[in-house]
Amino acid sequence: MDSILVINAGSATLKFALYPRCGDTPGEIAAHPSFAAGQIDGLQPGGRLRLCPSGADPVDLAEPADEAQRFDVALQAVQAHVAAVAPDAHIVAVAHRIVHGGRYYRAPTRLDDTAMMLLTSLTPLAPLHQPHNLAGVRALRKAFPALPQIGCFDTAFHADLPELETRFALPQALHDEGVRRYGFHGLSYDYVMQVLRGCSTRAGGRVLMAHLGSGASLCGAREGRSVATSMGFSALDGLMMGSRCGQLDPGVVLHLWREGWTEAQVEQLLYKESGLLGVSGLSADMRLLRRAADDGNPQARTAIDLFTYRLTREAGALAAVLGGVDVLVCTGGIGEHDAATRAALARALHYLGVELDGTANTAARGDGIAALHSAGSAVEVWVVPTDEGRVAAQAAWALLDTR
Ligand SMILES: Nc1ncnc2c1ncn2[C@@H]1O[C@H](COP(=O)(O)OP(=O)(O)O)[C@@H](O)[C@H]1O
Ligand SMILES: CC(=O)OP(=O)(O)O
Ligand SMILES: [Mg+2]
Repeated sequence: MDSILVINAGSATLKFALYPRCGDTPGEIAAHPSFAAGQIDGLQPGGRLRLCPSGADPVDLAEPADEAQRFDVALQAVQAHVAAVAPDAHIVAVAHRIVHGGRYYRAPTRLDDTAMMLLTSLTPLAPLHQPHNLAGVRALRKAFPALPQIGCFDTAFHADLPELETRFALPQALHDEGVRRYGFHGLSYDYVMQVLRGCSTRAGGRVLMAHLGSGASLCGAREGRSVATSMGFSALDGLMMGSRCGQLDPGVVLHLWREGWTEAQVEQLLYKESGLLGVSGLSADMRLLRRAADDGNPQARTAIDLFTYRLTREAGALAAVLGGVDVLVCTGGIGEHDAATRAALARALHYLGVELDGTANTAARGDGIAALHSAGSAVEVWVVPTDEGRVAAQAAWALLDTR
């Protein structure tokens, strides 16, 4: 069976899945489940390499003698796993999630040498993601030189943001150089919109989507298109995240520089030591923080409260831009599983007409698409488990088919 291998390479994990041909209409969600899916954990230096197949027990991988070979070991494990569980699969291309397409790419593209050079130049804008995304591409190009490698960009869904939404209040010359809002999590928002069109009559209205995972952002859509989003030039802006600060007065950065912090130290602080982790001093993992807060840890409680507060604040800003909200959708690890975060957000947005069905909300634990609004709610509320890989696979099929 012809299939696309989708790779989402991050700093610590490499997620993979095979997607069979998605039917004849490019851009439509096909019902075929993905298969041979899973992730490799422990890619960070000093991590413990493990293959975690979906629905099966994790398997420890032999640690390479040389740190530089971690990626190669991971890829060999992916190849062996895919060959073992899907021996009949015929991989026709590899699709990669790449967070930043910058000004260069508004649509999926073949990853040739020129594309790799342009995308590498965007690394400073997404230091937590882009180098790992591209390392994945390089390794896959080496492992499968005959296969087309296709890049699918988080920024593409936001490519037609209204001009004002893209602007910072900086001189025109900087805007023209590309210092502007791009927006991220686009594969996820694209997927959510496709699902919503199948289950809500209001999908063409004012839709507020909350992607709450390790990285977190909001997107406001009208007629299915992104009109506002909380992430900006880099994947730092907007909501508080697992270890990223979100919106921050740039004066703080100037202050740190005056205090003698180096660029590398500031980058480390903003991307890796802030957010839920920084505020709690404990963890970037919402599950762990919930348990700690329940056990009376005050810093864990503050981190969760601040996460919710910042979510409320940004949601209000996007609702104002949309002129109200018809549909609210939660996705990402926290959005899909954490009923308490959804309940807190719904309470905060009661003024917009959001009212949850408490039983439906508590029951929704990441196991499927569900409506969460009460019968009297003016706003529909949905939880949609995201599938960034499926959108990447669809895009790759569409690109292959138009050649
Ligand atoms: N059952 C759960 N309850 C609360 N939070 C959860 C649960 N499962 C996952 N999460 C949270 O989801 C976040 C990771 O989201 P995810 O979308 O998987 O991230 P990534 O961007 O790495 O793919 C973590 O903060 C994790 O704690
Ligand atoms: C763009 C981004 O923040 O991605 P992730 O949520 O995968 O970290
Ligand atoms: Mg994510």
